[in-house]
Amino acid sequence: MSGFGNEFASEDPRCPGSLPKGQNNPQVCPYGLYAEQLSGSAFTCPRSSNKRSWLYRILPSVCHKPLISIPQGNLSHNWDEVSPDPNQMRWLPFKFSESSEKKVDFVEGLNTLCGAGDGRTRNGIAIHIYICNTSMKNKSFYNSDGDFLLVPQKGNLLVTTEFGKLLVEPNEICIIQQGMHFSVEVFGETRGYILEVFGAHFELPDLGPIGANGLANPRDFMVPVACYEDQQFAACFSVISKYQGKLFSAEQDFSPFNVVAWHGNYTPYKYNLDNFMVINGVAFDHADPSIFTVLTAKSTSPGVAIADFVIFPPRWGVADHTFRPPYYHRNCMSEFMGLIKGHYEAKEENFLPGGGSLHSIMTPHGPDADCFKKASEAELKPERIAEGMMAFMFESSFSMAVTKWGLETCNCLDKSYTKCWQPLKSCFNPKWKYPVHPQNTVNLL
Ligand SMILES: O=C(O)Cc1cc(O)ccc1O
Ligand SMILES: [Fe+2]
Repeated sequence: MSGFGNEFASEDPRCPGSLPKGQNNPQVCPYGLYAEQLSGSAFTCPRSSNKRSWLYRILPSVCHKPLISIPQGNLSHNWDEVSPDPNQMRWLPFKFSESSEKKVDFVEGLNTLCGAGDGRTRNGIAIHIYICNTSMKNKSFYNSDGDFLLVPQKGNLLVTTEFGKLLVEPNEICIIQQGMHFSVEVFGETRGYILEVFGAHFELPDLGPIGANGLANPRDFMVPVACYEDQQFAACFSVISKYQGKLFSAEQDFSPFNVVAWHGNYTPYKYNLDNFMVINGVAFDHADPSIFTVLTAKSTSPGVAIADFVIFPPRWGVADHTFRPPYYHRNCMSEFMGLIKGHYEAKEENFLPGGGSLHSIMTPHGPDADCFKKASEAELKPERIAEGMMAFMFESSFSMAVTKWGLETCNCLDKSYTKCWQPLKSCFNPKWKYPVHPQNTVNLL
């Protein structure tokens, strides 16, 4: 089904009439199902932000054995593992496991790179890298701490959820919100990025003067349809919860994907980044990257995001008398960037698909020396920017800490990163003669 945040309704076609009509809690549900509400907002939230879905299932989720603490690998919400480091950071592509013999599934393959805040106080963010090569078997996962925005970079994900199935390919994103059970099937070496937010859900940004259409259009968001499995497993089914940054597992003797029908506005969804309607300058100057915001998780401070998901899609560059690549800057927000495919305009070298960079709060950054020279001398004709490329940014108002995994264990921090700015030399010439550009001459004289 399509649409962002709609009131959806879905019945598995094998059970027509399974969705109760006219009420949520009939004395007896059709087909002998159990009614269960999943709340994604406080009961009392204003209508515009109120989120819940009603699930009609073979057994209610509560029929599980106790949740028991399990090892959590490289997943961490401890932001004090290593001392703060404000330097510009770049990671070469995060490595796949050296032996393909070693089977790692999506949950075992979660590695926390950086973050801030926490799930307990319901305010914060974490960035994880998932690296896996095998499917979750008789295993589901739900995040009690926050919402996951998955950005696959390599390998398709077949995501089974309580609401139905989503096939998510690189260049698509998938949002699994707090509390939703899911299981990930993979088809070989698989890698991607996760933006986790605690305490807010992703929304489409307001469009202001852009008008009613543009950027990510609501109709392009896809929601699964009900699809139940009624398996009784000889072996147990493990239901894993991430709770306060730790993993817990509970055994149960039925599949959690036992929802025959559901309705509501709190669902998982996916979006293909090629559908993004790009808006950009058509006269002069470089617009801020907020014009490329796909989704935002708002903080309570107006205009300030816990985290924005921003992309740098293929587009035309036409700006006159303009330095077209990203400008040099220092930002009161943290910028984590990743690359799905192609190469990014401001960085010729070593910012590669499957790698990343972090420019922390107030840490200066911008085009490398090569890019600066080329763009300063370029003939400014209309040109395609980022053809075949898809880069993205998780931009957050939180000051993030990098984990021990990010700094050491992952073993792909590029120690030479800051060298890319070293060749920049002063071009200052106090005897400069006009004209620079006709427009500047007029302004300056
Ligand atoms: O740092 C970056 O590469 C991201 C970025 C891109 C851009 O076009 C303007 C500002 C900005 O932070
Ligand atoms: Fe930046």
